[in-house]
Amino acid sequence: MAFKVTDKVIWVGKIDWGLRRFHGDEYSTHRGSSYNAYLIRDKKNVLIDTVWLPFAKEFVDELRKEINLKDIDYIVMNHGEIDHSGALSELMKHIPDTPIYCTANAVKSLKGHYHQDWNFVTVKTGDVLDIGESKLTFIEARMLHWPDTMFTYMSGENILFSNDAFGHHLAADPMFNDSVDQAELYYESMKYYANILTPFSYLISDKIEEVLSFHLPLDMICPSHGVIWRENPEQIIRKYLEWANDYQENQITIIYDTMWNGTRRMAEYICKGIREADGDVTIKLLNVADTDKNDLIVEVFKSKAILVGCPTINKAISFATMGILEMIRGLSFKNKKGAAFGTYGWSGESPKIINEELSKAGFEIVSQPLKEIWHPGEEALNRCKEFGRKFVENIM
Ligand SMILES: Cc1cc2nc3c(=O)[nH]c(=O)nc-3n(C[C@H](O)[C@H](O)[C@H](O)COP(=O)(O)O)c2cc1C
Repeated sequence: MAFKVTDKVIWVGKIDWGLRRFHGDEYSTHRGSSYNAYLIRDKKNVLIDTVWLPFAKEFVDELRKEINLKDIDYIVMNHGEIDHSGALSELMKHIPDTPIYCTANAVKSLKGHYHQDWNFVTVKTGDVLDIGESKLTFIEARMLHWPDTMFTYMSGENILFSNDAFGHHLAADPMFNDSVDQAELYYESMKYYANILTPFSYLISDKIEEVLSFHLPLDMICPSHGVIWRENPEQIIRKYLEWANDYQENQITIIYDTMWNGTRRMAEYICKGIREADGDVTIKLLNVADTDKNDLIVEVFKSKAILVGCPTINKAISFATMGILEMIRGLSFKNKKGAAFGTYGWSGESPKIINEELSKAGFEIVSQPLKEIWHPGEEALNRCKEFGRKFVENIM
């Protein structure tokens, strides 16, 4: 499948409708994804990126229907990750001398994966490739999200090929932002940002300001996953600026695990206390073992504060609780507050461990941990309510 993006640009990627897990099991893709590659036909013909390795042969076969491979003058690799470079080895068997334009770091990542000495042409920010009526300008985007990443801007058509930035895991047909469900698109874009780009938020505002400082007219953003932003492409740039700036909504998320429902009861009464103290705040109460971890990360991303609860298990905390705390730590959220709670039988280490993990993740701990023995009775539940009320005061 291929489709026309503009008179000069053809989408030649792969829609992966069936994908449900990405990066191993690190990222859930409830709505599938796409690997977007683009063929530019000007005086020179340019291929921007390829697709994921399992689709390499299919990609080359389909590309052949659009162009004699020997007529591809240049390949641009915006990023060396396997979902975009996976078909390169298959393609280069047919056109081994074709120059590959990429950053110096992408030479390292491409050699690191494929161990081939292809005809690399390294580019830096501001370098220009003349392809006829249009020009391609390269903009390095280090750590968005690998050291090798860059954007490619095409003049004339006014398209920013942004690779993973502004992308989302969403299979769609047609693949344009104005033809998909807007709530799904917003959610998947935020999920991508929260789960992949949050650690690099400190770079994103500056990079966007740098791109805007070139004063390039922008008609479309063509990312490497999901739909093309052709209607009001600035909307996703504005969202990125918001998300990069320690984003939070008026939300508190309570994440808990339980074996016999004691910690769930604590969580529910903490929730009541929060509601009594604040009538407006959005509260989400989520069982960590039953909730998709990447969806949970979206809720943490939106929250100004979180509470994490878990019973003590073998002087420690549950696998699911430790897992989400480790993910939260890796994502380096900023300007968020937290506290811990949980039930126990005899030694009761869990809330202390949770607090330590939240501190390591950069959360400000605003309450002493709350622990209750065995299944909480009325008095214990009242303490939980009070804990919720106080938590609201403490995060003010
Ligand atoms: C396998 C297992 C291991 C446990 N290990 C500990 C422990 O090391 N220290 C402790 O204080 N309680 C321990 N407990 C007791 C639980 O913390 C207690 O039953 C708690 O009330 C369970 O909370 P829940 O109802 O939220 O599942 C353990 C319970 C189980 C089932």
